[in-house]
Amino acid sequence: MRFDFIHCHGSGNDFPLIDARALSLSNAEWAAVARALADRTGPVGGDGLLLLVPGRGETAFGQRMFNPDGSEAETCLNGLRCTARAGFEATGLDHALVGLPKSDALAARVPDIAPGVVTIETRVTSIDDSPAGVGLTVGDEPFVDATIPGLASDRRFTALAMPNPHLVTFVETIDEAELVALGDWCEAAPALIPGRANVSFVTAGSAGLYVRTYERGVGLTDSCGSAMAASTVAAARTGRIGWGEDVVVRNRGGMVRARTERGADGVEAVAIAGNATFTHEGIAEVDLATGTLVSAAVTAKRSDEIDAWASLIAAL
Ligand SMILES: N[C@@H](CCC[C@H](N)C(=O)O)C(=O)O
Repeated sequence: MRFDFIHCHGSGNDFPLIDARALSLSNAEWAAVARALADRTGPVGGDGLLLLVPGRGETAFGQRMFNPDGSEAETCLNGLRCTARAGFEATGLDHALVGLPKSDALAARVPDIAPGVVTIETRVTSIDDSPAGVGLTVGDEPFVDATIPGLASDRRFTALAMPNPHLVTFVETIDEAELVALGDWCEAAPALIPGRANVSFVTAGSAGLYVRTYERGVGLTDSCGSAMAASTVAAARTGRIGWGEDVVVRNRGGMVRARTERGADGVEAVAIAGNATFTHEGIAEVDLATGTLVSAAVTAKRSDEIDAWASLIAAL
């Protein structure tokens, strides 16, 4: 089967994005397409596969996201900026409620964070801090800056579902080997967290937050939007930043602007504004029976967007 795709990234977290609104493949087939396209050793590559899908209920359109290992995630917030942009271009909207597998999120086109860098803000409220909601099989009370019994780390974590599962710890300096070891441990789907988790090591300072994430189903990535959202909420919950404060969140791939909210009713929200950069368009053929990538070619390059993003990175 042939697929037109847009290759895009949010803060360097990159994906092939397919407009799947008129396509009906099974979950197993989409998982195979994700493994074939988001293969770093192959000609397309990416941190996962994004699908623009039809909306349901009040949502204008939806997003599905498959990790490179073929697992489907509950959300992907760097991806959502790109999918929302594609949805806006397809529908003529500039803001919308976007459907995700287990939740929805608001997305809106906002002023560019830098000249020529198309910028989208997403806002999510579906934040679950219950251990069960995060997929932990230990504890009844939320883990907020607390050790998690049975975890292969003595550090203090905040556990949040966005609604994909995140374990966030604040550190003085990021030890990548330690992060990878813990990420690998979670990837083995231990009894403590059988659904696995995204693990982030975060530094907090006067310049904002810096987040490094080992993503479930991927490994270390240049950035993870839901991890930046979870880290910002964790920073507010632990008093490292104020609720409602504008915070710059940096990562290896770039940066976003983040803001938490906590209403009088206790409902928490986090908004992330960042780039939705389309780098090139392409066409790929996947043999759905074998899950093999038959061919792939770039059909158009978005040099202006690539250059605009490069200028922002150079100025960071
Ligand atoms: N990079 C994404 C998250 C992608 C899904 C994640 N690997 C998971 O399995 O939960 C983001 O920007 O949020």
